[in-house]
Amino acid sequence: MSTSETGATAPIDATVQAELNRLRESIDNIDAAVVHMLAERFKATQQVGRLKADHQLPPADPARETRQITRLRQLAQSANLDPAFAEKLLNFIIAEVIRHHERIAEEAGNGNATAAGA
Ligand SMILES: C=C(O[C@@H]1C=C(C(=O)O)C=C[C@H]1O)C(=O)O
Repeated sequence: MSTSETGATAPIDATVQAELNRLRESIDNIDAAVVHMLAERFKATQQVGRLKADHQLPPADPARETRQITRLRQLAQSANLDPAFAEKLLNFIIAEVIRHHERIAEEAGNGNATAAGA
């Protein structure tokens, strides 16, 4: 029976293991940086949300989002990152930000604020 059938792992050559560890350390550092950068981004967007709620501005700004996506796709392309992936990631983050802004608006009593500002 093969290891894939038993679920057991084959022993890894020491050199391969060392290379795997080295690469994983780098991945762990990058993941930590991503978390810290996202935390900073959300701190800034929370402040934007409060500013918008204070001035009765809509939670979402589709024109701004279009400009960001165009810019991020160009950056991705020049960094050899799939632009479609970069766009999906940004859209995912922005959707969460808009949810936060809607909640901030509700809490500020601007109850019916929607993503479109209607
Ligand atoms: C942060 C803002 O609010 C929303 C969230 C955005 C973002 O996360 O980058 C961009 C546009 C808005 O839909 C903003 O208007 O700048």
